[in-house]
Amino acid sequence: MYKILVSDPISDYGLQQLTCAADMAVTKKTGLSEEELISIIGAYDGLLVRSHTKVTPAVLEAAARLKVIGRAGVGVDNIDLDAATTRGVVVLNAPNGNTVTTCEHTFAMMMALARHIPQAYSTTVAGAWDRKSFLGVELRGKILGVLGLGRIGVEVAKRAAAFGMIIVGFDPFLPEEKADELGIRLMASDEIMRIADFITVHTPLTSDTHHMIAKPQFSVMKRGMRVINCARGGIIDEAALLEALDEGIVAGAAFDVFEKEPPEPSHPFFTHPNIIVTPHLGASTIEAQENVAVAVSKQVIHCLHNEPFQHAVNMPAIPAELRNKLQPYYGLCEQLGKSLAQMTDGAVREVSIECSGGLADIDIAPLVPYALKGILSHHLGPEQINVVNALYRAKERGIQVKTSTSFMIQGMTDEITIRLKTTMEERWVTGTVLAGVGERLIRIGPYPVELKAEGYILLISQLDQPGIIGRVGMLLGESGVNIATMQVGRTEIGGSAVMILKVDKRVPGQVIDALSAVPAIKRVREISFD
Ligand SMILES: NC(=O)c1ccc[n+]([C@@H]2O[C@H](COP(=O)([O-])OP(=O)(O)OC[C@H]3O[C@@H](n4cnc5c(N)ncnc54)[C@H](O)[C@@H]3O)[C@@H](O)[C@H]2O)c1
Ligand SMILES: O=C(O)CC[C@@H](O)C(=O)O
Repeated sequence: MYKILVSDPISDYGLQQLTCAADMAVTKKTGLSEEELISIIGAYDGLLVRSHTKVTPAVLEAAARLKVIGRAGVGVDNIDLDAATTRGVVVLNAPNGNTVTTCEHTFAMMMALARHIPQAYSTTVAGAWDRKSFLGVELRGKILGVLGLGRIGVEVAKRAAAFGMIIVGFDPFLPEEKADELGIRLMASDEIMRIADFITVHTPLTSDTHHMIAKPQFSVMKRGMRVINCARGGIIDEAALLEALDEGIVAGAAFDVFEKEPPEPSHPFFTHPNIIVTPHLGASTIEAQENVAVAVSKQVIHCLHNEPFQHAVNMPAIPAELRNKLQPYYGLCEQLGKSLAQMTDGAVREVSIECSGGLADIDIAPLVPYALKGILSHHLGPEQINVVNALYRAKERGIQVKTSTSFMIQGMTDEITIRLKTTMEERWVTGTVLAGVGERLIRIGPYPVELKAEGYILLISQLDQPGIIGRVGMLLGESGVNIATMQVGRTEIGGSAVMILKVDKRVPGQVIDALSAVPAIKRVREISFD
C-alpha cells in the first residue's frame, strides 16, 4: 500500500483516481507548519501540493520513503528541486490544466483595468453614484504586447484577436509561421515597450525575465499605457511601476502576483488608485483545480507503479549501464548547450549533437536531454527544464533534434559538437572531457579555444584590425572589469576574428553597448555560467 499525503487544498473530484486506487491510502492534512510536516512526512510515499506547502530541504531530509511529489499546477518554486533530485524524489507537475483559466483571469484583469471596475464597485457600494471618475478605454483597436508566448500567452493572444486588438509579441521560441497563424506580429521587446497600449507578461521568472519591465522600459512607453502581471512576481519591477504611474506614463496596472507573497499589508499597491490586485488567483477556478488534480493524480499513480509519465520536473531516467558510460559527458553537453543558447539569436529550430572518436560506437541518445536542458533552460527557466522533460519541451516547440556519430576526429580522442539552427542563424561549439582535467570547450564555430565553462565569458566577433584588443581592454578596464584570460583567433589576416575573454564579473550593459559601438566589432555576447 502506498501512503499519499495531500497537504494543500486540492479538488476532491480531481483526486478521485488516487482515492479510489486499491493500493493508495490518501490522507488530507492542510495548513501544516514546516515542523508539523517534518514530523509526519516520513510515513508517506507520495506528497501532493499546490503552492502553499513549502517542500524545503529539511522536509525532504525527513521524507525517508518519499518517492514522488505532485504539484497540482505549473510553478514548482515552493519545492526545493535540488534537494528532491539529490534524494531521488521525482517532482512532477500539471502544466496544461490551468492554462485557459489563467488566461481568462488575465483578460478579466485587462477589462477591469480598462473600465475601472474594482474602483467603481467600491465607490458605488459605499453610497456614491460617481460616473465622472471612471471614464474607461475600449480594447478594440488597441495594441496589446504579449511578452512570453507559451501556453498562456498564446491563449491570451487568441482572445485579444476576438476583441479586435492588434497583437504584437516576443518569445524566443515562437516560430514566425506559428505567430502568423495566430495573427501575432513578432517584434523585439524594446519595440513592444514603445508601441503597446497594454502589455501583459507570461514568462517564467528567470534571471533574464527578472525586472524585464523596469525603469528603462517604462521610460520609453506611450503615455497612458497599462500593464498586467498574472505570471510571476518580479517580472515587472514594482518600485519602477509606482514611479511610472506617478509620472503619468502608466495609466493603470493589474497584478495577480507579487515580488513577495503574501505581500505586507502595507504594500503600496493596495492604496494606489490606479492599481488593481488579486491574491494569486490566476489558477483558481473549479475547472482548473479539477484539471490539475486529475493530471497530477494520474501521474503520481504511474510514477509509483513505475510506468511512464509525462511531466517530470527533475530526475534523469537513463538506463544505469549506459548512464555510467556517458556520465562524464552529461555536464559537457549541458555546458555546450548553455553557451550556444546565449550566443545565438532567433527562435530555435534544430539542435544537432555530433559525437566523434571514442563516442562513435555508443548510443548517444541519452546525451540529448542534457544538451537540450542547457539550451532550453536559458529561456524557459532552470526550474522548468530537466533531463526528463527537456525532449518533451523541445518537441512541444517544434524543435528538430538530430544525432550523429563519426570515428573521424579533428584533435581530441572524444569530441562532441552541438549545432544550433535558429530562424536567424546557425552556430556550433565543440567540447571534450580531458582526463584528470574535466570538461573543456575546444572550438567555438571554426575557432580553436581552450575554455572551462565557468563564470563570465565575453565573446567578441570583429574584423582582424590593429588596435581592437587595446580598445576592448581599455573599455573593460575603465569600468573595473578585470580580464582573467584572453584568447584570439582569426580565419585569415584582415578577415573575421574572435576574441574570447574570461572576465571576473558581469560586464555592465553600457560597457557591452560601448564595445558594440566600436566600428570593427560586429557582435558582443556575454556568456554566463552562473
Ligand atoms: N497567476 C497564476 O496563478 C498562474 C497560473 C499558471 C501559470 N502562471 C505563470 O504564468 C507563466 C506562464 O505560464 P505558461 O504555462 O504559459 O508557461 P510556458 O512555459 O508555456 O510559457 C512561457 C514562455 O515564456 C517564454 N520566455 C522565456 N523567457 C522569455 C523572455 N525573456 N522574453 C519573452 N518570452 C520568454 C518561453 O519561451 C515560453 O514560451 C509562468 O510564470 C507560470 O508560472 C501563473
Ligand atoms: O495553485 C495555485 O493556485 C497557483 C498556480 C500557479 O501559480 C501555477 O504556477 O500553476
